[in-house]
Amino acid sequence: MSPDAPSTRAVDVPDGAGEVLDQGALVLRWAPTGQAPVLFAHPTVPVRAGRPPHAGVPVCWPWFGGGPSGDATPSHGWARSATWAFVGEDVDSRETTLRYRLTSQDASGPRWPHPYRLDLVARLGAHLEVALTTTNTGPEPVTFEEALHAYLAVGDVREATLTGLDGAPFHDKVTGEDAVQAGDLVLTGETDRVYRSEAPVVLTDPVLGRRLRVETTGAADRVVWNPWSDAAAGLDDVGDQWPHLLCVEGANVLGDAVTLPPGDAHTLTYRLFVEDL
Ligand SMILES: O=P(O)(O)OC[C@H]1O[C@@H](O)[C@H](O)[C@@H](O)[C@@H]1O
Repeated sequence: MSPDAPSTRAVDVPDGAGEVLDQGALVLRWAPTGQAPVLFAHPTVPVRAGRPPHAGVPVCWPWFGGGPSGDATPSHGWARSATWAFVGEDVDSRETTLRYRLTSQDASGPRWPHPYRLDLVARLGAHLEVALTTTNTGPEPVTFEEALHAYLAVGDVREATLTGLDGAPFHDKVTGEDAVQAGDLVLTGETDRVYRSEAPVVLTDPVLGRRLRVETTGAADRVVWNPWSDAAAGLDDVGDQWPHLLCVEGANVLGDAVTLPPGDAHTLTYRLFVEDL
């Protein structure tokens, strides 16, 4: 392993296989047995130590993008680049469960100087489940944004259809406007939208001949993102691979940021299912 490569844990059970990195508690790869990879990762550019990845299921926390003020750095917070403590694993015949923890003793910043504990539980088998629990371990209420920023692998994003957002209000980060989704969503250019919806979303992928179904609990928003060709050129771990990803994220952002009283906890859970067409 190169010194720049984050440490990794492999999962291989009869129903599925995958790989999780200690850096970011990043579920980098997962697929049910017999399926092509379900999560996008660049075929030749690896995840590098300390660099925010455009692959797998990064954790955005405690802010999203540049945060409420728009100028917070690093983009999407520090949780996706920090090295989490590996707490343990449970293996049974159907799935493997990996547990990670990150606390304010491990990673913090002046922009959000609050005591906290993050617990991430990843279950990999025939389905994928990622659960992120934030606990306020400090004496004051805290407010944070979060997202499980899943990079779904698609045959060609231009051929894919997203169902389940019809009627949902959204903020379009490309145009800066607010609108309401009418019907299914087929992307035709750079897309960066925050939908206020908790409904399941189904991605139909005729090129790979499958449907990916996204369900969440504890998430008020879905973020849908693809940079398209121009913006992808500036991301070296996306580049010309942009047609092969579609981010469908479970999130609590903007007006849906979470406020936790002292001692309270909140869990955001993201579940992914694969069905043949
Ligand atoms: O390049 P980053 O920091 O990983 O962000 C990627 C994208 O992540 C999406 O979730 C945001 O809505 C986009 O605005 C952003 O460009």
